[in-house]
Amino acid sequence: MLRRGFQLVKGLGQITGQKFSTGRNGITIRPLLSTGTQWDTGSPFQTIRPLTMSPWPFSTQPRDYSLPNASWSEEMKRLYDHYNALCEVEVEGGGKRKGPWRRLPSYNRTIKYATGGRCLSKVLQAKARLFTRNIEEQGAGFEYVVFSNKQEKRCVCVFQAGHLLEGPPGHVHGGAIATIIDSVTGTLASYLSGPVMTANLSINYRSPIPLGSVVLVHSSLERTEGRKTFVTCQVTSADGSKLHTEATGLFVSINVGHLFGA
Ligand SMILES: CCCCCCCCCCCCCC(=O)SCCNC(=O)CCNC(=O)[C@H](O)C(C)(C)COP(=O)(O)OP(=O)(O)OC[C@H]1O[C@@H](n2cnc3c(N)ncnc32)[C@H](O)[C@@H]1OP(=O)(O)O
Repeated sequence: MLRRGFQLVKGLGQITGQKFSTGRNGITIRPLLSTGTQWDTGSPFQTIRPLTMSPWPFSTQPRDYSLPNASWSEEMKRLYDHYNALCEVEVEGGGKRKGPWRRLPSYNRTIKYATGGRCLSKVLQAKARLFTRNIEEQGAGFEYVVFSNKQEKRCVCVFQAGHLLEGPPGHVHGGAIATIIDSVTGTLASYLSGPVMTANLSINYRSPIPLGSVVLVHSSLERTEGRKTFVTCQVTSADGSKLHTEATGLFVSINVGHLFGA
């Protein structure tokens, strides 16, 4: 049991790239949590360092779900290529340097253990997956890639909604739209402010999203106030001519201890 505890702590350390220790009364968790996104926070409220280690605690190479796969439509690939090209800019005399945009890698597992300081059951440990990345069939659920622009404090997600996300006939379920909005706004908030949790999400659905279509999910920082990060979000058609959904989100910065019942 004790060994399992140490493995958990070691695993978390590998995920976060920071040190964990076990105290007399259980696990002492000092740093903040990271789950896949490299936080390089300029926030005055966080002290987290940029991650330098793989977010994957297992020996095999994880699949990066933000990379193109066979299910991506031509439109999805075109938009991916468009934003990916902005991640590098050409310099005079040849060569390239980093551009203002960055593609955020995305994995289907976060950590193997859950809240309350207790380990999950073995079944859950083995099977727990990030909600949006847990459908094995490519193209069936959420196909998306997030690009962030730190200077402009915003990000854009290219999202293709698969057949399992149907709500009204032939259109995307409102809960699935809320999910992708939560993911994109949450990613932006954590990218800018470090680990956060969604405190409030307010959504206005303006026009239905056809199933299988590709839309853009834009999210921008509105303001920060202490531990609170306020963001806005718009879901538009790929060419920007149609507004599908608008949202605002409030994210509250947390210490990893919050997730572990500390
Ligand atoms: C972990 C993240 C991983 C990210 C990985 C990226 C990839 C995945 C991305 C996926 C992303 C998916 C993400 C998800 O799905 S996260 C899952 C969904 N969210 C939750 O389960 C959160 C549940 N709630 C809580 O845990 C706590 O309530 C939190 C942590 C939010 C605050 O509890 P805490 O005890 O810490 O703080 P506090 O209560 O002192 O409040 C602090 C301040 O905030 C203000 N306030 C609080 N709530 C509200 C509210 N509803 N409206 C307006 N204001 C509110 C409050 O007045 C105060 O303001 P002020 O008095 O200081 O001015």
